[in-house]
Amino acid sequence: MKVVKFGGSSVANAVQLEKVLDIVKSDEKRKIVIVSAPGKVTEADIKVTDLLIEYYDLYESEQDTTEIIEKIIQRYASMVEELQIEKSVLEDIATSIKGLATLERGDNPYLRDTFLSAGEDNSAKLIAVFFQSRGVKSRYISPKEAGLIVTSEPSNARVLESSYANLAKLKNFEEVLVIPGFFGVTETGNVCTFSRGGSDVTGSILAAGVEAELYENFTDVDGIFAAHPGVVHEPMSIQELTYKEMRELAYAGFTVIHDEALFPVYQAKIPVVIKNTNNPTHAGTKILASRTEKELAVVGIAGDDGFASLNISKYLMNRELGFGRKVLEILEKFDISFEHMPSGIDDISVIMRERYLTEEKEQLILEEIKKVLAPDEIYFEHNLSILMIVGEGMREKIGVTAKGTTALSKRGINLELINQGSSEVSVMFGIKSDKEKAAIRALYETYFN
Ligand SMILES: Nc1ncnc2c1ncn2[C@@H]1O[C@H](COP(=O)(O)OP(=O)(O)O)[C@@H](O)[C@H]1O
Ligand SMILES: N[C@@H](CC(=O)OP(=O)(O)O)C(=O)O
Repeated sequence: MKVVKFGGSSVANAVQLEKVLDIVKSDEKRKIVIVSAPGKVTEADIKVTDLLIEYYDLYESEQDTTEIIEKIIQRYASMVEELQIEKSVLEDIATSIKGLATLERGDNPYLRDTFLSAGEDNSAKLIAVFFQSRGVKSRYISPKEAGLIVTSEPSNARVLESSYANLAKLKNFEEVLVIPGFFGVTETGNVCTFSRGGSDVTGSILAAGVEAELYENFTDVDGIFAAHPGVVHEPMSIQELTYKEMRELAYAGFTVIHDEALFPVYQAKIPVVIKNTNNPTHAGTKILASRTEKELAVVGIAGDDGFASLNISKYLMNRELGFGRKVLEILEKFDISFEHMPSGIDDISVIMRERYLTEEKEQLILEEIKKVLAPDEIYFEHNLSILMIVGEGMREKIGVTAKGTTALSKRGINLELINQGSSEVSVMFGIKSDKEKAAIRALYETYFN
């Protein structure tokens, strides 16, 4: 059995849905189909999830929602019309979208997630009916019916272990099951979504739950490229990656797959393939426990912005027991999780996502650290990007980092930070964000040309 996930670009309109149907029909092992909300095919398109966010914001602030409701329903209506499937499904969809504006506003932490989940939920309903109309025995199953139970963390849910026994039962269905991605239900029955891009996570959970032989993730590119195709012109595509390599690349900007999506399949040792809905005969990129091509030192270069660094120096810091712990405890008190922590003998830097910070929080953090640890110098640095040079092969190769630093220095790009984890799967460079694209191009040229 194979679990197949189709992203927003694959279910964005009727033309794309015909391709989805052909892909599902061409392999009878494709029994579980996870779908996203209609997304973008052209730059001008707006993702239904983004429309639903607008809808929620208007509803929350008690503004007129008539126009946005129409816009959302129209996305589904044009598909129903062009595919010529029964109109009753559109009535269901319209009722569901309009019904959101009757939910109680008050103190409901799950209201936004309930709005957002409607994108994938209605997509799955429509696609199940479409498949049936074309002779594929299929059935819509909601995450609630499937037993996909998640933690009570709005917009950031995680799967609960208890889900897997429920999901295993889906193996017994004869039909092709069409399941909405992106959300689950909490133990108390509330809708709770994963973070953005989370339909990839649903696919992975389902693949682990039914012990699939393969998790196929269909998107709009021929697999994963060695660098972001929007930054490097026609980057080479990667045939194989390990779970660890993919996780590092996804974390640092390869948005083609959600960075938390690989955990369930990694644990269950299920191979993944990233394929193109618009070019399904292309082999795509395989993600496995180990690569057959062992020689390649570096497989990809990713970059992501939106980082800040808290830099602290104190003479003889290395002799002060518990210094690092106390810094992290203070950050924890302010609800900040850290991403990296490069250090020297008398200084440490803590890298975090900018989104956790506000000016006020920064001031309070600085004051508290000054009071508790009396550093010689302490300041926040903003507008940082993290670059990751990733490859399991770098463990055995000498000079990989040196090549990268030379390439950056030749272009006058200053390294703010450098870090390598003990597993040696990646090297991280911190640079100013305005140099990110130039740096990725320089590194790509060095390692791949
Ligand atoms: N290294 C990379 N290789 C391939 N695609 C990448 C890479 N980095 C970023 N992307 C982007 O990821 C996009 C596909 O992911 P996403 O937009 O989530 O698709 P979907 O609509 O299928 O969920 C591609 O169109 C591409 O722009
Ligand atoms: N629709 C959700 C979840 C998702 O995974 O979408 P996509 O497959 O289009 O990345 C989002 O936009 O975040």
